[in-house]
Amino acid sequence: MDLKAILAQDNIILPDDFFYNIQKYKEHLFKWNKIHNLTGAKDSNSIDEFIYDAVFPVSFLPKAKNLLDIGTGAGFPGMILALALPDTQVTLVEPLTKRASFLQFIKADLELDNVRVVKKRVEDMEAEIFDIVTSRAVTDTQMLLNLSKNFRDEKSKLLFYKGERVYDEVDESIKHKIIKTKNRHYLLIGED
Ligand SMILES: C[S@@+](CC[C@H](N)C(=O)[O-])C[C@H]1O[C@@H](n2cnc3c(N)ncnc32)[C@H](O)[C@@H]1O
Repeated sequence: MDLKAILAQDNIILPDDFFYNIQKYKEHLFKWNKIHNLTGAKDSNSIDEFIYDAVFPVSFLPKAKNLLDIGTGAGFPGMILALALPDTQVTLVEPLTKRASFLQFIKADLELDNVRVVKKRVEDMEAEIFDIVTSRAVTDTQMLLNLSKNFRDEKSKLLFYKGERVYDEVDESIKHKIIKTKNRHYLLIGED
């Protein structure tokens, strides 16, 4: 089954232009990835798996005015969430020049008004409060809590893309939920 069919089966509601934009994103990623090492996902199927993984939380995330993705790399999950949530202003913070340039290129080519690329380490970003802070494959939960402290308040939600070891990283002192799919443990931190 293709990505579109799988997402439809999961009742994930996406904007009309999502798959058109995803197709363009994938074409660019293939080209750039041949020259620069942007992501480990090298073929169409692996990229589709990354896209599914990135976008699945649209099924449970609250409506958000803005979102910060820490360490977006080639676009996961922040760029994919930006394509899925056009009414959310998405900030992608990524210090590596090639990766940040790729993200900036995608923003320009797809004319994404809701995307801002910040080529910095998150520690060097000016403080600002976001409704949602996401991160995948950057560092552990404690470090992400530290790195995000200037970018959240008591109403913000944090969404960290984790594996099974998430249970070693959180306990009841942190108000959280874990949403599981076949290959992922989504850690959602924050009050209801
Ligand atoms: C393993 S890659 C994961 C990229 C992407 N999130 C993904 O899942 O494919 C980790 C990324 O985090 C970025 N990174 C590392 N430390 C960071 C920091 N302090 N602030 C922002 N980004 C950081 C790296 O440059 C790298 O692109």
